[in-house]
This record gives sequence, structure tokens and C-alpha cells, in this order.
Amino acid sequence: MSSDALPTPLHPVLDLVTRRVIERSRDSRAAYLRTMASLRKPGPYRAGMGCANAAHAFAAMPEQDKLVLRQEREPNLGIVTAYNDMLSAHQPYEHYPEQIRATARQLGATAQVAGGVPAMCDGVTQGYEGMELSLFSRDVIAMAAAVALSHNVFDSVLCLGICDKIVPGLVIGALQFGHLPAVFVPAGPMTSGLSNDDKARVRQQYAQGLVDRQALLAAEEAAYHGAGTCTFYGTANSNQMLMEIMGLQLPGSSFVNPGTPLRQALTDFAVWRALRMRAGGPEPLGMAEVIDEKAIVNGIVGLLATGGSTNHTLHLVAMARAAGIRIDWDDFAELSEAVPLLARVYPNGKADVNHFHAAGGMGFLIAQLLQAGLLHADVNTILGHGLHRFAVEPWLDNGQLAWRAAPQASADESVLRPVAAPFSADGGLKRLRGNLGRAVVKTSAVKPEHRLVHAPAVVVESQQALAELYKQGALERDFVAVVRFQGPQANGMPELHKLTPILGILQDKGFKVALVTDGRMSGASGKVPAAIHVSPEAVSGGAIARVQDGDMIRLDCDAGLLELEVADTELGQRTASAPDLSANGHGYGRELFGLFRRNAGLAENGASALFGND
Ligand SMILES: O=C(O)C(=O)C[C@H](O)[C@H](O)COP(=O)(O)O
Ligand code: SF4
Repeated sequence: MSSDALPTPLHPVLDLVTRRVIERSRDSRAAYLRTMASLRKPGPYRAGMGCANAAHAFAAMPEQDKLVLRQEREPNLGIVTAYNDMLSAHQPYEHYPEQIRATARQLGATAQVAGGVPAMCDGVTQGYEGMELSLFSRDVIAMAAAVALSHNVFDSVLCLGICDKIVPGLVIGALQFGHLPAVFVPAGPMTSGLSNDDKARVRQQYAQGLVDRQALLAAEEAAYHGAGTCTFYGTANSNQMLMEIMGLQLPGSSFVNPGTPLRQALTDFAVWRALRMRAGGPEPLGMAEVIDEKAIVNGIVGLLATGGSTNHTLHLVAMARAAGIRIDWDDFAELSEAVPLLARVYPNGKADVNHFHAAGGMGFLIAQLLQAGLLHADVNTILGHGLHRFAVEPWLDNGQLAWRAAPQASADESVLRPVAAPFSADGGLKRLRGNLGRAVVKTSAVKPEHRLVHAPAVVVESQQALAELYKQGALERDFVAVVRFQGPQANGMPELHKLTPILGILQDKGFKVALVTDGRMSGASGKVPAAIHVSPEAVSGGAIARVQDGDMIRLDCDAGLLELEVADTELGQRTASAPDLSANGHGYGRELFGLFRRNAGLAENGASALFGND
């Protein structure tokens, strides 16, 4: 799509929501931009630093880099890396710094690893105590990124991160240095293995005692079989979509598999782009000018159009907040009414992200949404002004990286569809309201016949308690599972994704089942209607603490309703449950996260201790 194509008029809902976000954010955004302006200088940023400081900064660099660094003329790239061997998605980053340093040298510049950030694999911690640190690890990552960049000898930032809390944390941290350019550098998904559907089927068979542990492990290893991001459309791959649609990651780069020539070429190109955008360079552009209100709204649109992870009703809020921008679940809800669902990638369908990419991927998606006036085209990106630059796909033309226009038609309409023929007329996420507070639900993964559940409550205060009731055979009926005291201030707001197989089995048996929780679900959670992120949470006086076994609850996903059918007078007279949560502060590092639990804001404000509710 060229820039000289007549711009499509902006969809009125997009225009309305964006104006509202700009107005709501006016003061906080102005304050943020003033801070960024106060940090900006001509560069290079190491220039004029004290000799001792400078010597410390590059003491360990090879002589050829020292020569360049001493001259205080050429830019120095800061790499913030989330490499570890634990996340299959991040393992490919092990040698990226070497490649980036070499490419920077070829371009006459230098690059240094500014610092590392922690990266938790939610797949490893799912269902275990470690998951209680997961959400807060986002804020730790933001702080660690800020520590790395606080050395203040960098002219541009390369962020190496992909997974769930890592990209949001890196965005929040790098935005504190928004006077600098930032480019996100992905490593790509693992190749397709056992399909996500088949994996989920074996899990349900195991939960029913139909297959043994060896069979389950074999299936899981066939699904998660190599280096690269897991191939379901969970939070990690929602992050990839967001980084592209918000202009921070090269177009079409998200879903190119690791270890391929195209992957290597894209990383080299990212280095070049980062250098060109430095202060005093040919295309100076700070991250603060890329992440503005329009970019954030574009991110929400991308999330809705692809059925992205519910975790971004927390993370995108916190990321926006870090740039002085205020969004809330009403923004998501109103945009969801206007944005069609264009992709069906597991858990929203059978395909994985490799299929999505092959069907046309991000370039096709962005082109379609731009043509429909459902994205802001007039935005800054790491390729220059205008999101039309992202309606393309990368390829190797005789071994050289090149870009070609995204396909005009989807190669597989079971995975990716045009705006003219969407999977559904509205987006994949809904806001819920009612006397239990506000919540969200991913409707794109729930079949229409399962989106209305009116059933008695089964109230538990841990996911293990619900699993025990299942084992006892006590759940062979219609019910709404209320799993409470799972909010950020209670125990760090873990994902309760391990409940998916048993709830799925009961749904498959024909029972009307739903989940209501102040906790989270995984972006990979799907088919069972789950009203999550219930705010206010149980430990903070939320009505969810006063629900009793047998209370009738109505969850109407399409109407956006979550109603406890108990009279206000009775509800007001009930004593809230007050379980002993002291164990939540002990073991597995939880002692160190008390300050996060005590200061976490509402889910709708991003559930962050960095910003609270202010
Ligand atoms: O996308 C997210 O938000 C996630 O956190 C995904 C988790 O990593 C799941 O735990 C991985 O999926 P499973 O293999 O089904 O456990
Ligand atoms: S996508 Fe999730 S499960 Fe896979 S490596 Fe990343 S954090 Fe772990």
C-alpha cells in the first residue's frame, strides 16, 4: 500500500475513542513529553562524560570499539536482552549481541549489552507457585530495563524480548528513555509441531485417565519441540502483533522462524534502523514519538481484530500509562463493537502463527484494517512516518532483504480473512459489567452456544480446590466456578490456565460451565467462557468475596453482563470471606514481592505496582 493511496476516512468509533484518550491523557501525556524533552540532547549521549565514567563504560570493549567510543562521534547502541535458556522463545537470543555488535561495527558504530532482564516462562510456572510472580515480573523487567539504560551512554535501544510479561516490561522500561529510539527485535516462532488442538485433546484424555503420563509428555514435547516462540496465539504472539502494529518492530518480522537467513537479515536491518533514528542522525525519532495515543489505539484494534490475549487488557493499559496515556476497558469495549475479527489462530481456531504468517500475516492484516479506516495511518514508526509502510512483507531477493506489498487476498480464509468477510463483525474481547464489578472475557475463543451461562456458583479460593472437586466427581453439572482471592493484591494474580482441561471436559459433556475470577487466564486459554480480572478483587472488598455456593450467576458474554442474582440488601448484609492468605507471602521468592502485592493497582489500571491507580 503506497502512501499516495487516498487515505481512507477514519472509522468514527476509532476517531471518537482516540479523541477521548487524548483528552483523558492531556495532562499526563504533556508531563511525560516534558520529561522526555528534558532528557534529549544532540548526542552521542556519552559525549562529555567524566573520563573515569567513560573508561568504566567501555573498559572491556575490544580496542577497535574503544577507538570509536573515545571519539564521541558515532552512535553506541544499547542492547537490553531477555535471553535465557528457559524460554524456548528467548533461547535464540543467546548469540544476538555478537551479531548486533558486528553489524554495528560494519556501520561504523558500536553496540553494547546494556543489561539483561529476567524472563519467566508462564508455560513452565503454569499451575505452580512461581506463577504468582509472573505478573509482577513485568514490572521487575521494566525496572531492570531502566537500570540497564540508566548508564546513559546509548544513542538508541535494541530490545530483545518476546514473551508474555517481557515485551510489556521492556516497553514500560524503554519508555522512561523515550528520548532515545527503540527497536524491538524478535526471534520468531518455533516451527509447527503437534497441533494445539491435538495437544489440548491429549490433555483432556489424561485428565479423564484415558492416557498415561508418558503419552501426555510425548504430546507436550511434540507440541513444544524446539527453539522459538510457542505457536499458539497467546500473550507472547499477541506481543509480536502489537510491536508491529504499533510501529516498534519491523513489518512481517514477528513470525519468521529462528535460525533462517531471513531472520538474520531482519536483525541486521533492525540495527541499521536503530542507528539512523539516533539524535543527530538522518532520521531522528525517539520512542516517545512512536508510542502516542494513536499507536496505542492501533494496538487495541490489532488485539481485537486478532482475538489477542486477555492479558493485554492489563499490559497495554500499563504500557500506555508509561507513556502518559490513559486507556480503560470502555475504550476496548467500544472499539470491539467496530473492529471485526479477522484471524482465527489457536485458541481462537485450529491454526497456529506459522499458518497465520503463511496466509498473509501482519502485512495483510494491517493493509486490510488501514483500507477500512480501522487503523491510524498517520503515525510514526521505526521505518518513518505512516503505517502504510507496514502493509508489506519481507523476503530475500537474491539473498538481499527486500520488502514487497502484502498480498491483497488471504492465502487461507480459514485462518485470516478480509474486512469484507470477517469471522465476526466485532472484536475478540469484551468488557463485562454487573454487581460483581468489571471484568473481561475473550469471546473469540468461545463458541456462540457457550457464551450465555446461567447457573449456580461453586465457590473456591484456589484453583487446586476446584481441581479436587472435579476429581471427587462433584462438578458433573451446570455451574459457574468462582475462583477468588486470585487478584494482584492477594497472590499476584496468577493465570488459572490449568483449569482449562477440566472445564473443557465438562463443557464437552454438555454442561453449561463458566469461570469467574479476579485472577487471570492465559492468552492460550479458550473455549470455556471466563470472566476474568474481576475488579475490585476479593481481598480489596470486591463483591466476589461475598458470593456463596449455590448463588445463581448469569454470565452473558455477548451482552457484556456479569450478574450475581442476589438482592443488594442481602449482599450488603453478608460477611465477606476472609481466608488466611499469609502463605502467599512465603516461599519461591514471594517474600520479595510483598511491596508489589501491597501497591498493585486495579486490574483495569494495569495491576501494576509502578503506577498503582494514579
Ligand atoms: O499466552 C499466555 O498468556 C500464556 O501465559 C501462555 C502460557 O505460557 C501457557 O501456559 C502455555 O500454554 P500451555 O502449554 O497450554 O500451558
Ligand atoms: S510463549 Fe509462553 S510458554 Fe512459550 S516460551 Fe514464551 S512464555 Fe514460555
